[in-house]
Amino acid sequence: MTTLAITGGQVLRPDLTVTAADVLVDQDAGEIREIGPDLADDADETLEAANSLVMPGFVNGHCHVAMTLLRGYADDKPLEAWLQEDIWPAEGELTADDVHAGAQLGLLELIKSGTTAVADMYFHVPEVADAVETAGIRARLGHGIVTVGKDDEVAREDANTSLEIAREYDGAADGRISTAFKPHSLTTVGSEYLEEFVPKAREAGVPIHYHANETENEVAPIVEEHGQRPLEYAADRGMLEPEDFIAHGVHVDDREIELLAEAGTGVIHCPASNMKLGSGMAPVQRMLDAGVTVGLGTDGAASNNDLSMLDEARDAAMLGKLAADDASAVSAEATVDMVTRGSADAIGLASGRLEAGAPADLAVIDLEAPHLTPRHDLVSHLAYAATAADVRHTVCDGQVLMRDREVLTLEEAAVRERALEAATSLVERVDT
Ligand SMILES: CSC[C@H]1O[C@@H](n2cnc3c(O)ncnc32)[C@H](O)[C@@H]1O
Ligand SMILES: [Zn+2]
Repeated sequence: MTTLAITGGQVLRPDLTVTAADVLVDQDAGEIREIGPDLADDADETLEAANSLVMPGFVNGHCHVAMTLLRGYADDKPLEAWLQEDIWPAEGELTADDVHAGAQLGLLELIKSGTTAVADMYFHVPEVADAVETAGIRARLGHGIVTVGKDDEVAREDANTSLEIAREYDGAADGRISTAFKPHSLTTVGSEYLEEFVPKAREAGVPIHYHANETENEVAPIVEEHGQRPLEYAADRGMLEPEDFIAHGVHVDDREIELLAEAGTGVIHCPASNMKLGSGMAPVQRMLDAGVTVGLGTDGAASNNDLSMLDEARDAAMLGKLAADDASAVSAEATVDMVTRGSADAIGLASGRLEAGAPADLAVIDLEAPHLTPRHDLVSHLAYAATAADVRHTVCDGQVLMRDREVLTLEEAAVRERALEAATSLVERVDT
């Protein structure tokens, strides 16, 4: 057995208590073997964690990693105008190579901010998968389907691509890659395609992931056309199962919250994207109270505009209080739980907790910073004060991806340079 010991740190346990301990990792199995005192002897590799918090790696439950190429490209517009006027025209020019370059940049940013798993919806998924394999992160990938405005043959081809990709890549990268069938949303994919392809996704044994109830403008057409709230409509089409997860869930009513809780379908809350696009405030505390599994996601870098899950955690806690008009809502504990275990459970991964037998996916946070002093409560620091730059080491599947802020799996300067060139050339093509 090849082992990695993370030594001398404070360890965040699944019950959110913190104890001084070492963490011993079985690198061949990619699992945590033991947490306790004095485990460093004879380890093959060591990560130093004095004055640091050892915690589960962050799980980004909803992202479009390659959209880093469009960071800062179009700001200050609501969702529909942003997509239709700026983002979709630019994405129409994206090549497979661009998506690879953008995905590498996004994955670099995720690793540098302590994220060890991501659920991603985009196109050119083989390129995203290749970038994920090299970066060493864990990912649930899928091809996003849009059928509106397409003729039937093209729409069916898009849905088939999503199904084929989900089948082909499930279990890739030694099991680090899993997949899902990913209709973009309930308004951008016609009901006839959902009715035909959702049962096929079930047969393939993959979950279903889609944007839902993000804006008021998305709710109204479904109510008008089908006489149902969006999540009732989704449930009737077999899209609300325990393995499924929706992104956003901002405009959900009591009945829809009940449906989510009964079904066990996860919700990935994306507070920064919701604030920036002016989409609204998700009723996070009400969903938690009802027993819904809630995780956090950044959405893409074009609507956030970064991929830091520590930023997302702080945004979730702050916005959750505003939405509930209650300072005790979305507490530090609830927030840290959402950004680790909640996201992992929602997207169907076993990570998100540090305990023997769990995947060795973890982040080590350097506590020696003015903004993390004093140390009354480290859970509070994670929710309200820590930043991406405080992440010292990142480990996924037992492998060290970042050591003392140096990413070992990607050449940082080369990845940035290539993404810069791809983004510059993309914008030139869109403008001509
Ligand atoms: C078809 S691949 C995914 C598709 O989703 C777009 N997108 C990015 N952010 C959002 C969002 O907040 N709501 C809906 N759609 C979004 C992305 O640009 C791709 O086109
Ligand atoms: Zn999205």
